[in-house]
Amino acid sequence: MLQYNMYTNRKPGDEMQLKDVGEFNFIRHIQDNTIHDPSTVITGIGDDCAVYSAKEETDQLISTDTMVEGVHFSFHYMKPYDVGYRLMTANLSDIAAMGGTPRQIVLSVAAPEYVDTAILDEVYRGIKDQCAKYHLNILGGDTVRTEGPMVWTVTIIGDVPKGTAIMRSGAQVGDIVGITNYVGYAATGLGALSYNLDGYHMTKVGHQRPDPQIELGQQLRQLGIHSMNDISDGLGSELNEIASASNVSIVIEEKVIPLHEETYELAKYLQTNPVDYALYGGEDFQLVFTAPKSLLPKLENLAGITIIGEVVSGSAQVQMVTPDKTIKTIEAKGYNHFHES
Ligand SMILES: Nc1ncnc2c1ncn2[C@@H]1O[C@H](COP(=O)(O)OP(=O)(O)OP(=O)(O)O)[C@@H](O)[C@H]1O
Ligand SMILES: Cc1ncc(C[n+]2csc(CCOP(=O)(O)O)c2C)c(N)n1
Ligand SMILES: [Mg+2]
Ligand SMILES: [Mg+2]
Ligand SMILES: [Mg+2]
Repeated sequence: MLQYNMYTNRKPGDEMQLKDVGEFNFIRHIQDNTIHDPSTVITGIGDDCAVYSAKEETDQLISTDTMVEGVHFSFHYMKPYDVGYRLMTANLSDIAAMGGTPRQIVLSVAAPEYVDTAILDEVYRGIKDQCAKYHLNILGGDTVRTEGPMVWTVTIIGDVPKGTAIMRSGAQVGDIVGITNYVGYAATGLGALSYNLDGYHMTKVGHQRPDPQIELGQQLRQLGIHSMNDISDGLGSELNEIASASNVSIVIEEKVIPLHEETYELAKYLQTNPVDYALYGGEDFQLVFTAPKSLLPKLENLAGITIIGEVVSGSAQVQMVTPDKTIKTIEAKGYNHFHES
């Protein structure tokens, strides 16, 4: 293992390793000194996309997400086509979370030199099919050699009508909290694939080929919702992000969280708690949002929306009422690439 401390003035034993600092603390730490021309920036680091003004009638959205072989995907569970498809979904999902329309991407690949280019072609086919579906242009990228596993990075650009991007910070006391479709779905599929279980057809596809909620994101923005986040790290983590960005607390009800029947089946088989797949599983690429109560009738008319709770005043706590009426605090412990100690 390379001794990285030879490049710093820290003594051996004094290192603050990434695994001890954690992904989210690290991001907070590098946030200083990042904006050198504030005149165009509406939101920098801290939301699903950054928002900046470029044109009269729209605000631009920009976001990037990386997928690493062995961390975000395994060729044991996913075909190369699926890797490209899901890479695009992860990126499109952050545009959906702002209520935006995707427009352009650039994409980079780091691959070992012995990789069969037929595999790369298949990943590209998955990327291109998703881009065709959403009328997205592929404008460029980068290709490099790596001595490690394959790494794919997409940077996506989109837009929203001026001043309408839905931020994590807009939740208001009295709002209702809603989510789209099922949660815990992709984690169920990944569990079934990794235990090599038969069946679980729906959720296996949910892991391999999830779809972004672009249309629902736009419809929710047009209805006038207050805040939104996409579910990449798990509902627990995303609700905590909304609560802390908005400086409010959130209470959800466990029994109304929409779980697929395959999630109950897997939880029974593995003797785990089904709701944990929703709270801590991640990669569902569904949307969680808060909206004024007055929107309830309109939200009920949209397919695939479930109201799971409400926004209350408090110091950025997320709590869940269990079926026996116990109140549990939901920690911000969704998927974290480097676990905080
Ligand atoms: N290395 C980095 N340098 C600068 N900004 C970063 C870095 N990593 C993340 N960010 C920013 O921090 C914020 C949170 O990033 P995060 O990756 O959690 O968002 P996300 O894409 O919504 O989540 P996920 O990666 O789970 O899909 C975003 O605004 C992102 O642009
Ligand atoms: C082989 C394999 N092992 C584990 C997982 C689970 N996983 C990886 S990253 C992530 C959260 C989102 O990451 P990010 O924050 O980088 O978007 C999750 C739930 C997987 N998909 N494939
Ligand atoms: Mg996001
Ligand atoms: Mg990200
Ligand atoms: Mg993301």
